[in-house]
Amino acid sequence: MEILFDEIPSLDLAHFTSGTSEQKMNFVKKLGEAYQNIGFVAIKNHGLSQDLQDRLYQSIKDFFALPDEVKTQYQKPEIGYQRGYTGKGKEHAKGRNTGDLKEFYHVGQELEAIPEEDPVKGEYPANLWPKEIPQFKQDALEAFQTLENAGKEMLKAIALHLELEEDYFEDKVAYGNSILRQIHYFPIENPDEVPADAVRAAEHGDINLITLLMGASADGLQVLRKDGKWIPITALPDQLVVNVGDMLERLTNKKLKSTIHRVVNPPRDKMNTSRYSIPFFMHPRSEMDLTCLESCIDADNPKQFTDATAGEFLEERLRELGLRK
Ligand SMILES: O=C(O)CCC(=O)C(=O)O
Ligand SMILES: [Fe+2]
Repeated sequence: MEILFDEIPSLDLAHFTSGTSEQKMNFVKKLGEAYQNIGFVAIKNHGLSQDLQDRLYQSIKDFFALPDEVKTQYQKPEIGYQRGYTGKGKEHAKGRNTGDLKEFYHVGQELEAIPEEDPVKGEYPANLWPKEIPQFKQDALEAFQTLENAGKEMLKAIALHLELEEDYFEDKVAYGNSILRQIHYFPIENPDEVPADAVRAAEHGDINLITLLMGASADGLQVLRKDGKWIPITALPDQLVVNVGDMLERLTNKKLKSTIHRVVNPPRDKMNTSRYSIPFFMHPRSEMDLTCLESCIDADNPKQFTDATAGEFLEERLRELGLRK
């Protein structure tokens, strides 16, 4: 049965991590219901403090306020922009050519934290830290770790919903290729100067397994419901929005939905205002096999995807987004 939610369901992660067995079961059930329908939930008790969020937003406001010639020192096309700064209009959604009205900064695993013998240590590019904003590194790394931990708990609940072992994802996301993306949707003084079809973030599905998104500085995020209606989303200050990405959709042969979403422009007279947001894209290690789970394939739902590893899928998508040549 299909459920058309009017807003995204709200859940308490503490029910899963430290609740009674009934609360835990109920969390898994509600999460599964949400992910099979709208693909998004909002969770509270995720561990990311308001204080840290405030500090993060302050450091990214300070960073994006720097002159372009300073910011571009941290821009690295040769690593597909996977760390550091990505300038205005560089990324476009899959299937489009017009760049999104945003600039952003990527933070990944801190290489020092990865054990010597782990091959991902040689695979991931090193983080870039803006020396102009001393607080940036510490705040970003703390947020990365907190969100990664919350994401691991969510993946345990997802595994249980899929009737897999609770720790199914554990080794697949250990030192995974996740990214904290700190975004600035920049002010536009004269809306006629940007292409008529340019938007803050054109409609897209996320690439990764799951995305964890803290409350943004302004409205604009909308998700496309199955009946074609766009539903606005605002994460309350104490909530994280957590949605299914394309990798999890692939693995589950579309049982779990990577729902299309977008960030719309403000009204014309507010185009000269900024919006900031900070998604955490939880990726597995590149060797994770995304072949559809046998348990998600049957006569009514035949296999819909070709086999690929997470690394292969990511490379293909980065080319489609204009980030990789
Ligand atoms: O800015 C937001 O609220 C969401 C951004 C987003 O969907 C993305 O970067 O994938
Ligand atoms: Fe997204």
